Amino acid sequence: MEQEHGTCYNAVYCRGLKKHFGRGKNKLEILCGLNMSVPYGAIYGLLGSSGCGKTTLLKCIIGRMKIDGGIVRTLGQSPGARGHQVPGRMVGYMPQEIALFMNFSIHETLNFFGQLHGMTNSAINHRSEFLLNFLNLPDSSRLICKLSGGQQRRVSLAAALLQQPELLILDEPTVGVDPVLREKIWEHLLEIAKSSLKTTIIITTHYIEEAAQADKVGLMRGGRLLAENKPSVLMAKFGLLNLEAVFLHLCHRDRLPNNDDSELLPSISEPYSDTEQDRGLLYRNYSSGSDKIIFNGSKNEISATTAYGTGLAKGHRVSFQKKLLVASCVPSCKNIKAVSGKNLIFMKRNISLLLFEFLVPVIQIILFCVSIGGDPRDLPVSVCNQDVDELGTLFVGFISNTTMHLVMRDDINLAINDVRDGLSWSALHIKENFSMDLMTRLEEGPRATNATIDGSTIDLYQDMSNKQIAITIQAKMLETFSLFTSVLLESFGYNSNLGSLPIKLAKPVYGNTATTLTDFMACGVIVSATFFLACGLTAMSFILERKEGLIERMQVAGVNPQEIMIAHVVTQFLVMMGQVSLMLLIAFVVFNITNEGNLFYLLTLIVLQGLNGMALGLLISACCETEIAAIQAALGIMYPFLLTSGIIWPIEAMPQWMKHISLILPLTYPTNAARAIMGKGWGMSMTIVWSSYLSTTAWIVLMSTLSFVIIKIKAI
Ligand SMILES: Nc1ncnc2c1ncn2[C@@H]1O[C@H](COP(=O)(O)OP(=O)(O)OP(=O)(O)O)[C@@H](O)[C@H]1O
Repeated sequence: MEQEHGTCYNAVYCRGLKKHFGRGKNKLEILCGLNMSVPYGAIYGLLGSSGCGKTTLLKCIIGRMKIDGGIVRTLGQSPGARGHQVPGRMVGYMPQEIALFMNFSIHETLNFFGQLHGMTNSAINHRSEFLLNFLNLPDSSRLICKLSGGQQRRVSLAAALLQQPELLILDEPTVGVDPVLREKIWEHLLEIAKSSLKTTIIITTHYIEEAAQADKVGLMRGGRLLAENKPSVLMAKFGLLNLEAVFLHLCHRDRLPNNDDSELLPSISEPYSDTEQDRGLLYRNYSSGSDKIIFNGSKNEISATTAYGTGLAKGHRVSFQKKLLVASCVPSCKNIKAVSGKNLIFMKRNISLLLFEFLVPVIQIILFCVSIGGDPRDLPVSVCNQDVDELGTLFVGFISNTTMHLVMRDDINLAINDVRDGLSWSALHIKENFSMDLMTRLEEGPRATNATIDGSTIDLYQDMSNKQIAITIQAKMLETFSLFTSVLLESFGYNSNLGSLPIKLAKPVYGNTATTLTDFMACGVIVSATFFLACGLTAMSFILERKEGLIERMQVAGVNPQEIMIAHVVTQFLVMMGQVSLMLLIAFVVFNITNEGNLFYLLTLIVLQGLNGMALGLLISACCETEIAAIQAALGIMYPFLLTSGIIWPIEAMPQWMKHISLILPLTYPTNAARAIMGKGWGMSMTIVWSSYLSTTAWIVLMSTLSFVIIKIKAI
């Protein structure tokens, strides 16, 4: 019953409110069973020294922080309750930090916050003009970053004053403002509270004396209110001339043992003044959406209902609350449009960032195609040709001088020393009787002795520490020998194919003999570049906006994390289409990377990886508080993903248990599918292709859901 009275009379009603940060030894009690009553339509000055918990209290009141005990009712309901527009359109909020988009102009800033609060363009323009004038702000086209700190704070205040919400929360709005303007701001606040008879204002300030103009003040210390009443009543009670003296006196009393000042906190059912009694009975008629104020004189009726929606017939009230509930679950197009517009302005003002977004993947694909997967060239190979006849020289002549660069040595030990000293990759030894033994071997065939076979064999001493180069030299030597024997056999009138291996490499079913490692890796590189760039940009953008208080400010204005994410996807999607198209163009047209498949499948699959990366970026930003932590998390994820998703090496080479892990990672299916599309021309009828779309979608849903749950749990 007491609570019902409390919520009826008071726009904000807190009882036994507790909030702490940290756990165990690090537990820090910030609000310790705080009681507070802010009557409807009042200006409430919340006073207290730095660090006593004012900002924390305000955040609990607007539902931006979860409470650990007690109750809070803001405009009749728990803040953050489903369908309640706190946080949301019922609140105007000026946080302590500047919390503005630095690259926006004043006009764009006010326009953005006006849109979030559902104001029409003409209403925004009209109100902005007044506020700019009143707050002595310069031309509205000036960028926020070009303003002084004081001017930026005044724009922040203007953004909060733009609309006339039910509850206006101003956290130190007059800091750094000159006394004349401070006076004007207070006059304006009094005007808002008096003329409209609907806006409740809570204001924190370090200038205690200015709060003497408030209808009610709460003096806060150590996470509790020491006293709460009209300033004149408090001053009269202690026979002191100003509020500062009252505050000091109360702090002094609070330090005394066994002090009990509970009588200084009036009972919630006690109207806080006779003249304002009617204000306590103000309700809004939400059925018409007209912000019409309904006066209701019957206390009995009020106490039987909540303050919210009292003016509605029961049936209408239920249907309206249902509508609000549905609206709170469905992302609002208006919010998405406003936040997307904000993102577009941000991009327009950050051309260097936009260029970075386009250039990084382009540079990555160019560097990859230029540096990875091609055949090594100009490899120094030491050759010791001791053959007394000409076949040894003939063989040497067939060796490719593009791949190898030959260094002739007279002694095989010198050639091997070259390899030891790192001067050559291999040493080739053609023995003294090579020509003669080779001829004997050809003539005697199966009857050739081991000595003949050994004499006609060319020895290759290799540096196997670099496997890739060693394999290239081996392959080139085998190729050279095959060419050499076929020419030799032909010159003796034999069938030139007689010397070939009895395995024929027939026409490949997919790909061709010219297919390189570049073709193998290109799909993985494109997929991973898109994924990680989107991940990094999303994580950074959310963390920076959160750090600057921008996300909080948007959320207090009623934008939910889903809407912020959708708006981010909408704007980044355009950039991503450009990035991916440019990467594919460079890979296919400039570097001739093989693509046998449908370009549409490839494009959609890769763009989907961008969305997948954004979901991971959102998850990282939900888990990490700072950019450093996010960078560490992203790097910690990136390398394992690159190594285990089959981007660099086929997953078939992994042990079975690792293969199972690899297959559930977000990039494995898409990389294999992109490879199948590009290399084999496969389409949706093939399992690997459709299942990669399915796996990506599942990852996007999983990571986004997890992020939203974490955001909710942390109540950030
Ligand atoms: N997220 C947080 N994690 C840990 N401690 C916090 C957090 N937010 C605030 N605090 C701590 O809680 C205490 C109260 O902070 P709060 O910002 O509410 O004080 P305040 O009265 O508004 O002070 P000021 O006027 O200087 O802003 C401070 O000691 C602050 O360091």
